[in-house]
Formats: sequence, structure tokens, C-alpha cells
Amino acid sequence: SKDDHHHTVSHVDSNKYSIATEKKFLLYDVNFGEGFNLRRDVYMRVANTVRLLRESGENWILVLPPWGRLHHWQRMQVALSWRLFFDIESLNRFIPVMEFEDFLDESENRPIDQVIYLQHYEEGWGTEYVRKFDERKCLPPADSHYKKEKDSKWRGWFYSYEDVRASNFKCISIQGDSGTLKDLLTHSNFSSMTSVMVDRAETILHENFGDVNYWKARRSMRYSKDLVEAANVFRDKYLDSDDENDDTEMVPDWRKERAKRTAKGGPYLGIHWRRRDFLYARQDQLPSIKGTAEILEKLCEKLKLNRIYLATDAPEEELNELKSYLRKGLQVFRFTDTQKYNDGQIAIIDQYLCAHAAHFIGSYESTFTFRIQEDREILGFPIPATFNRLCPDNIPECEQPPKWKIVYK
Ligand SMILES: C[C@@H]1O[C@H](OP(=O)(O)OP(=O)(O)OC[C@H]2O[C@@H](n3cnc4c(=O)[nH]c(N)nc43)[C@H](O)[C@@H]2O)[C@@H](O)[C@H](O)[C@@H]1O
Repeated sequence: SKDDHHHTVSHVDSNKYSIATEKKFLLYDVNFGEGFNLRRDVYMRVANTVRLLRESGENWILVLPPWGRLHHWQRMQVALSWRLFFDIESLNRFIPVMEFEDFLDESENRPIDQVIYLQHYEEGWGTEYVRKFDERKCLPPADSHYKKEKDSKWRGWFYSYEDVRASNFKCISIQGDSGTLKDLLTHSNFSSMTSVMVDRAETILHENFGDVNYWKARRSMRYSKDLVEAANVFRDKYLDSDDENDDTEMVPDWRKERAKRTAKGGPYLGIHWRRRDFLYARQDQLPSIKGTAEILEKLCEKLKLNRIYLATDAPEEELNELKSYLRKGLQVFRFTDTQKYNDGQIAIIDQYLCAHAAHFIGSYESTFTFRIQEDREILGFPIPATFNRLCPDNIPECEQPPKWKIVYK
């Protein structure tokens, strides 16, 4: 609720450095075509921009972009709040965040001061990589996404909220990272604005991919208590898995987590089997359906497991085909309560269940798989139980994924 929110904002980092009292609000959005887990990655980049802004003494608050219009979702939903997926209190332990609805209340529905549409440089990156930004004329598609109305306010998608407007709109060519975006917000004409929305936020990169601040942002992204509870009930009921036996207990506050490598996980194999649109560009990096079944059989035999938790976006026919190739003794489990949970919530439950398996194998370069690997790093699994990928049929000994290990300092 709103009250919870105000409560949690006030205890963030307040004694580490002094912070202005005037609040500023950073909103952002991501390119329409990007999936849920790429968006989670963009959150980590923007959250670190807010961290840097606060470290320089400004009282920025991150306004969480409502979820929706994701083309991977079978059911088209919009304006979903973050609390359906994540633990807001936990996010607030990294930087202050608030739901968009609460922002609308707090700003009394006044227009957002400024929309900044990030784009690349028309001339490309040049020979050397320098961090920079410049105001430039809008390149396509920016010019079609925001329209000036008769009263000179700007209209855009704004997460499907039809009454939201912005007072100003600019296109900025940028190459850089969370820190470059911080510079843009402090050393430019935008520094006097109280509410700024950065669109196409995926244009900026991580300042230091995989460093301690990457992991702090990542660790703060705990899942909502409802989803954790639903997944734990499923573990208990079907997978003979619970935190005590699996050595996967977590301290309530992620800031108190310590390095460990002792997690055992539940007695099942977790697999993320990415299909559908992923096959277009990465077909030659993924196994066939039959090949997938063979990998699963071999792995289960080697690890002496007879249960599989299958996370996948595969259509029903492909699922049935996969199961038809597996020997009788192997049981395949999936979480499918689409009555109670939306597509994004089921995806998170899938990830959570894969994260708690004794052994995990994922799909090549899928951010869905990456988030599972990160969860397993946080839970403290040994490296070999986590960084594994499904190899294509013709390269059974294919190169395994990069091992982005957790760091705490
Ligand atoms: C081809 C590219 O793929 C990239 O996807 P990738 O990194 O795998 O991962 P995501 O960015 O999460 O996008 C994939 C989406 O597909 C669904 N999905 C995929 N696998 C599963 C699964 O195991 N269980 C459930 N429940 N849902 C799944 C889910 O909606 C998920 O957010 C996209 O981010 C890019 O925009 C682009 O589409």
C-alpha cells in the first residue's frame, strides 16, 4: 500500500551521505519488443543511475514502470504493478522506489516535466568507445512514439495510461552506461526538472557489468512473498524439496547475505528450455526436441535424479513430443496455474523452481536463463551445478556459458 511505501523510503541509506530534501522522480521505459528478463536487466542499470545520483546528494526516487504489452505473454495485460512480481520493500533497501500509481497520486496528475528519448548516434560508435551524450534531432522511431498536442503537451504510450502527458520532449543521442545517464541528468538542461522519464533506457549499459553494485541491485530484486510461497508449496508437494533439506535458506534482508557455496538444492533437475521466437536467431545453438530429451536422460542418469522441473515457453505439441521421447521412470513437472497467476508470475515461479534444483541447465544466451543462474549464485550453489547449457545436436561438447560469479565486495 501507499503507506508501506512511504515507510520504506524513509529508511534507505539515510545515514550514509547527506541528501537534499527536494524529491526528484526518475521514470523510464524500455523498447516495446524486449522481454521480461531483459527488462529486469535494464532495471539494474537504471537503479544504479539512481544510486549514483543519490551518492551525489540528490534525492532521486525511481518510479517503477508498470509491466505490460509484452509480446511474449500469451495474455495481453497492461498496467501491472511491480508488487505482483517483486518484493517492494526489498527493492527499497537498494534505492527508493515507488509504483507509478503512487507517483501519479503524489504528483497530483501533473504532466511529467521531461521525456528524454535515448537513441544511438546516427553516425555510429566511431573508432573508439567514449561515453558521451548530445541533443540531436529525433531519429526514427522516436518521432512516431510521441506527439505534440494542441495544448503543446506531449502524448506517448506511458504504460497505457491515457491521461498522462509530458511538458517537454527531447531526443538525446547517447553512448554510455548508468554513470553517463547520471551525468546527463545532473550536468545538462535537465537538472532543474523534478520528474524525468527516460525512454529506451536499454540504450545505456551497465557501468561495470557483474561488479558489486550490479549484484546489489540484483539481490534486491527478491520475488513477491505470494510467488515465493506458491513455489515453495509446489516444491514441497511434488519435488521433495524444501529450504532446510536443500540448504537454500535466505536471510530476510539481502544486505545481510554472505558468500556461500553449500546449497544442495532439491532432488530434481531444473531445465530452462527456450523455444518460440528464440529459435529464429539461435536455432543452431539449441538442441532439437529429440536432442533435448537425450540430454535430459543422460543428465538424470549421471546425477541419479528421476524428477525434472521443466520451465519453457514451448507450445503444447512440442511439450508432448519432448515427453514422448523420455523413458517411463522420468517424471516431468511444470507449474501451470494460469487461473491464479498471470504470465509474468508463472515465469517467475518457473525461474524460482529452476533456481532451487540440485542441478540446472539452461538455454544459450537467454536472459531468462541468466536470471536463474544469478538466483543460484545468490542461493550459494557450487559453480558446476549452475552454469550449464543445452548443446545443439551436432556439437554435444559445446562451449559452456560464461560464469558470472557473484561478488560481495
Ligand atoms: C529473441 C529475444 O529473446 C529474449 O528473450 P530471453 O532473453 O530468452 O528472455 P525474456 O527477456 O524473459 O523473454 C522471454 C519471455 O518468454 C516467456 N518465456 C520464455 N521462457 C519461459 C519459461 O521457461 N517459462 C515461462 N513461463 N515463460 C517463458 C516469458 O514471457 C519471458 O519473459 C527477449 O528478451 C528479446 O526481446 C527477444 O525476444
